[in-house]
Amino acid sequence: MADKIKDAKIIFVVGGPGSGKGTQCEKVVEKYGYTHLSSGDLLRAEVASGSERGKQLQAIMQKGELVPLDTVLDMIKDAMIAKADVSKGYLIDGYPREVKQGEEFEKKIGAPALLLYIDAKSETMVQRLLKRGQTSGRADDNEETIKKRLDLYYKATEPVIAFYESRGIVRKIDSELPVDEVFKQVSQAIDKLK
Ligand SMILES: Nc1ncnc2c1ncn2[C@H]1C[C@H](O)[C@@H](COP(=O)(O)OP(=O)(O)O)O1
Ligand SMILES: [Mg+2]
Repeated sequence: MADKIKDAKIIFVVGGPGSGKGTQCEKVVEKYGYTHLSSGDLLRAEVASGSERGKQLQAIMQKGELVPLDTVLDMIKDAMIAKADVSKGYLIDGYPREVKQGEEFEKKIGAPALLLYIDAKSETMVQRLLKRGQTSGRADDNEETIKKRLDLYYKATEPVIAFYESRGIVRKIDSELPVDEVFKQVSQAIDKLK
């Protein structure tokens, strides 16, 4: 089953909350025909379904904490298999959130060809999230939860970048710039893959 996706290009998109991961992934989908899988969006869809599992997830996410590893990974894998026939590659957005998640992903799915490190200052991320919160309807886009998400990002996710840096697949993207300038850097990194 997972054979179907084993030859596809996998890109991890890593950055703090509000750094611009979703914004850049949308543009990559348009230009390169990749499939965008946001672990947060997959989880929020489960919450919206009203299932028992969704209710448990909602409680965790509202507190700004990480959802159990196996739950997220199974959802990503199912979504990847569903797109295996049409996808040129995969953008895995918001995962891995911690080193262990990356290791599990590689065991169960495959190795990433590239890690896009979407880098913005903490003040920039807070400002963007507060603004997004005015319209996003996301329960975690409020000042208190944003602080927790940022703390968790620096503690758990930054080590992920160091882990993949040692393999030489990290490309750091300056996401303080306007969206199109950020996308130029992203495009350059993807073009080098071919
Ligand atoms: N380069 C940029 N300049 C200004 N605003 C940006 C930006 N990239 C994204 N944004 C805005 C769009 C959103 O309202 C908010 C968060 O972006 P996002 O793509 O949803 O982030 P993430 O998916 O990393 O949480 O910031
Ligand atoms: Mg996002």
